[in-house]
Amino acid sequence: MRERGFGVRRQTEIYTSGLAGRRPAVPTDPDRLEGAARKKMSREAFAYVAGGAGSESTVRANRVAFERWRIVPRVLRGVAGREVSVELFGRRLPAPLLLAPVGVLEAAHREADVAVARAAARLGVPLVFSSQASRPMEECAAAMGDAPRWFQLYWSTSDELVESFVARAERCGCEAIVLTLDTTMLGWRPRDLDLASLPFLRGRGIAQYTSDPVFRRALDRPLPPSGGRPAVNLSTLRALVGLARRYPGGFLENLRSGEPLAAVRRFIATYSRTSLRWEDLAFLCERTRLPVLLKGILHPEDARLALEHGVDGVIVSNHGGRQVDGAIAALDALPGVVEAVDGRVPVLFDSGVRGGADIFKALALGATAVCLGRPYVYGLALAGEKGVAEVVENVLAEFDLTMGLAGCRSVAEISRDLLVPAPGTPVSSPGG
Ligand SMILES: Cc1cc2nc3c(=O)[nH]c(=O)nc-3n(C[C@H](O)[C@H](O)[C@H](O)COP(=O)(O)O)c2cc1C
Ligand SMILES: O=C(O)C(=O)c1ccccc1
Repeated sequence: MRERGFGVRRQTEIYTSGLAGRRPAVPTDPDRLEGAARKKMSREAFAYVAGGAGSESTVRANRVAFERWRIVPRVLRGVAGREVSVELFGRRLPAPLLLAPVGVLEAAHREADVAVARAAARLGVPLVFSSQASRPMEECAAAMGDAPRWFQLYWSTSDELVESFVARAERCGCEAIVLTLDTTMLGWRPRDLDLASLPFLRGRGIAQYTSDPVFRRALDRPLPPSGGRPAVNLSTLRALVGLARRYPGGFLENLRSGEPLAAVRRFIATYSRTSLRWEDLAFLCERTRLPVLLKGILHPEDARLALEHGVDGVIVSNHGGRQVDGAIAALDALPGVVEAVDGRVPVLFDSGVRGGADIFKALALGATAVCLGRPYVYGLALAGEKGVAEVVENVLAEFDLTMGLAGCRSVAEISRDLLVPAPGTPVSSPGG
């Protein structure tokens, strides 16, 4: 049974499924979901997805921050006929949920981004295409009909490449550009370092680049002598050859240049501009008619600067604890950013969302919508498109139930007074 045209499994349907004896493709509990994916994935792939920066204290903090808030449900408020849809940038979405941009999805499943695109389109939940995708955005867009999608940009050292990515995103029907600012350099990630296994070094997350005409033209030119020296050594070369043997189809397909190592080198030399400053944002805003959101905002002052520079939204995120070990939990940063933004643009949130109650808490603290990250990647690893769809349906079903059981008939009724700090755990109000 589907309600209002989207695939949220409501309670009635869950009972029906149970009675029909249909077994779910993925565990419902987020910890068991992660555990099952760990068993299914290669050691390297799981380390890459699950891992975080340094001691992973921020990965843990993201979850602890949710635990420190408790919901105070209201009763007798007539919660039949609930409405979980929201409007964002002029588009009605089935729920305040998007799928976060996640790179190198090939590490989880052969069909990678295309399987996620199909699942997202089936549910009408927007997918944010990653700059580090394993499949070109054109292929994903073609699998989505007119379902909503956005594009996430890493600002390259090449302005020409930035322009090309943005133009392609527009042609692919993307409805917003998300500029990720917390990953100008890849974080210090011990799990990947110990396994010497950064997947993108092996040509697995550079399809957006190798499918780009500007990038491919650059492949014919020599790399600049300084700054362009790639961190590719003998062991990377060995890994490349090994990978090409193991996955001849997928790997070579991704590197249509026929020069895999050259493509990886060029990617490393061009993917990120560490010198980027606030003044540079005008270049991007002038080149697109799409709304521009900044991802990785944690400090209220940066939220104020974002508004000053004319952006259309911010995403409060610490990249799932993958970048700065010891960084503030994203949920703890949310109230300060919400206060600074003061309703002028949407404030999205990610990092630590694992279930529907988490969405409720983030919204009660002022988020407009949230992005789901690792859980859908685990669904992908376990059961491809079906796994992604089930994970998202579960999260949305729990959100709908939480909302109704807390006494809210619509997302607009989710308010700050429905949350209290858990007793005995003081809640800081960082920067606010
Ligand atoms: C394996 C992996 C790859 C990611 N790749 C990207 C990326 O290419 N671009 C980006 O903006 N964020 C990327 N992120 C960050 C996510 O968009 C999101 O901020 C993060 O997953 C949220 O944390 P959570 O998954 O713990 O909830 C990645 C995250 C993971 C786990
Ligand atoms: O791993 C990541 O989190 C990520 O965002 C990324 C950035 C550059 C290359 C590959 C992945």
